[in-house]
Formats: sequence, structure tokens, C-alpha cells
Amino acid sequence: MKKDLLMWDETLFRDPEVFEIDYVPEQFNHRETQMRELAFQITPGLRGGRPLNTICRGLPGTGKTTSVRKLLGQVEEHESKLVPVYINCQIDNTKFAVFAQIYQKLSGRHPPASGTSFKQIFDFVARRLQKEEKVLLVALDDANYLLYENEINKILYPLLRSHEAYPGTRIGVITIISDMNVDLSREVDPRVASVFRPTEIYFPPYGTDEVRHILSERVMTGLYPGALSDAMLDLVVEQTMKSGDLRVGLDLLKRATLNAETAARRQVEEDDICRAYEVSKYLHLTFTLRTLKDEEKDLMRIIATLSREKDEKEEMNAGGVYEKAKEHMKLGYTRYYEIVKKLDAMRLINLNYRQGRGRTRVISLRYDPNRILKLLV
Ligand SMILES: Nc1ncnc2c1ncn2[C@@H]1O[C@H](COP(=O)(O)OP(=O)(O)OP(=O)(O)O)[C@@H](O)[C@H]1O
Repeated sequence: MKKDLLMWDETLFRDPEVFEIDYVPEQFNHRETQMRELAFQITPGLRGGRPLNTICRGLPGTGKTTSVRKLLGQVEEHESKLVPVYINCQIDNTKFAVFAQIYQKLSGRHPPASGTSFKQIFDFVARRLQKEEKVLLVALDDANYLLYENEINKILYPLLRSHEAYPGTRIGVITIISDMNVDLSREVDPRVASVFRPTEIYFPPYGTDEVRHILSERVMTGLYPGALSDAMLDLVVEQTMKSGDLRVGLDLLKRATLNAETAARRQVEEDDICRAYEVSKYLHLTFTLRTLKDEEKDLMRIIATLSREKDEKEEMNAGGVYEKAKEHMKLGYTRYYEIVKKLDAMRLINLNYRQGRGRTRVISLRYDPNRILKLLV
């Protein structure tokens, strides 16, 4: 066997975990300011007071989740009055689901499977905080999903006004928002706004040098020396900057290395990266589609099919799409319109008024319909 070929049991990955999406890196640079600001926000909680409420805002892949998870990890390590709870709102996006997570954190078990009301769960949480004189810190990651589901006020209201019904309870909230078109302070209703008063921490996109530094650290921990040359790293950095999301770069490193391994090569080559990019660049779309409910996926499929079949200049008006959708699925107009608005808010489609022609709304896709249909099978 030639020296530059991998043996069947050899690998280029020193530690494949390093490229997984839920991996929390040990080295976490370039976010010192935000970490300091976050620490300041929660300091009152460590001493038994109410933590200041926070909104972390920034485009996808700018280190918001990692910063908050690191902070919560540090809180857990030290004995204090503060109990942190992390909630992924892409998964838990109803009032009940969010409070079930909090219940679980405080009691160590799931709430009883059936017959438990929201009120009972909330009552348990609040009384437990009162009894143990604990302070709760709730991190709502991807809180924009609570907006899409119209749940944000229903969740923030009991959290932030708990002291009115249960004196002495103290709860602070960190919300993470990756949709730059959402201004959460404006979206909440006045009864919530008066107690929310969040401080905003902004996470700017990483610059080229920062991306190169972060990716090269991952390469060093995740791959064997020599697997990725400097020139190939530059190419990965270039593609990452083009996509604007660090996560695409991490996915690209993993896929390109797998491509090299499949060809039994000891080094990643340009073609491995270019082929990987064709998949990695749709990472965001893939994730977003995965979070949709079945009914929403069905409608998305219908819109993509209509979009593929129509000729380029033709417009899809919202009413016409509804008529078509009804032929394939059971769907009332109100629900249809809710889904369409959600798909628009999630940046999968555009929902616009037709220029100069009354209130007709037209739908257009933001991605290639063939790609969407392929991902939805
Ligand atoms: N400064 C950094 N150093 C090392 N890795 C980082 C850094 N910032 C982000 N990452 C990595 O990039 C990926 C995306 O980061 P993270 O999930 O924290 O971003 P996010 O801003 O929360 O994104 P989203 O809004 O899409 O949830 C993660 O795998 C994370 O480990």
C-alpha cells in the first residue's frame, strides 16, 4: 500500500466529537466582552437577588449559545442561590413545555405524564423557589421560535411576574435571538414589557482572522497533524465567510475530511472542500426545515412544487396557493395563514403585498425549490 493512502482502519480524525454541533469548545476566544457583560447581568442572582434580564442578539453562528452555556456551566460549578435552566425553544416552544423543563430541573424528574395542568407545574416551581430561597435563571435559546408560535408573552408573564402571586420568588431571563428582524422588546405586550426591561448584548459576526483562528483551533484538536494544509484551511475560511456562518465552516471541515477519508487520502484536497460546500452551504435551510411540524412541512412541499411548476414571471398569490393546498391537505384558512406567516418569519418564504394592486399577497420562495423538495423527502 502506498504511504500516502490511509489503511482501512486509519482515520484523519483525532477527535470526531470536536466537529459535532453540540460540542462546547474548551478554547473560546473573541467573545470576552459579551461573557463579561453576561456575568454582570447575573451577579445579583448569585447573591440572592433578581438577575437582570438580557437579550443576546446576533446572526446565527456568532457564539451566543456557547457563551450562555459556558456561563450557566460556571454557575453550576459554584455553590450559590442561583439555579440555571437552559431551554432550547426550537424543541420546547410552548408554555407547558418550558415550565416542564424548569420543573424537571428543580425536582429531578419529569412532571406526571397526564392530567397535570400548567397551574400545578407553575405552583410547584414557585413554591420550591420560595421554600429553598433559590433564584431562577432561565435561558431561552432561539426565543424567536416562541414568537413564531405566539407563546412569548404566555411564558415571560408568569416568569417575570411570579413575585406577585408568590412573594419572594425571583426569576431572571436570558433570551437568545438569532433573527435580526425580531426586536423582542417591541414584540412583548405592555404587561410583560414593564417587568422585562432587558439589557441587549450584541454578538457581531466574526471577522476573517477570527474565523481562521477559531477553525484552526478546531483542526488542531480534531484532526491529525498534516490532514489539512494551511492553503486548504484558507479555502475553508473563504467559504465560511461567503456563507456568513461559522457553523458552515465547522460542518465543512467535517465533511471535507470525510471525503478525503472515503478516497483513502491522508490529506484533504480542494475538491473535497468544494464538494462538501455544496452540502454545508444549506446547513441553515436543513436545520430550519427540520424544526417544522408535519403540517408545516406539507405546506412547504406544496409551495415548493408550485414554485417549480410555474413559469418564472408568474406570481403565486396567497389565495391561489391556499386553493391548491386544500386539494392535498386538510387545512382551514386561518391555520393556513398562520403557517404562511411563520414560514415568512423563519425566512423560508417571502410574503409580500403585490405592488399597487390592493391587498393581494404574493408568496415567493427564498431557496431553490428543488433543494427544498430534496430536503423534505
Ligand atoms: N469564539 C468561538 N470559539 C470557538 N468556537 C465557537 C466560537 N463561537 C462559536 N463557536 C462554535 O460555532 C458554532 C455555533 O456557535 P453558537 O451555537 O454558540 O452560535 P449561536 O450564535 O448561538 O448560533 P444560533 O443563533 O444559530 O443558535 C458552535 O459549534 C460553537 O462551538
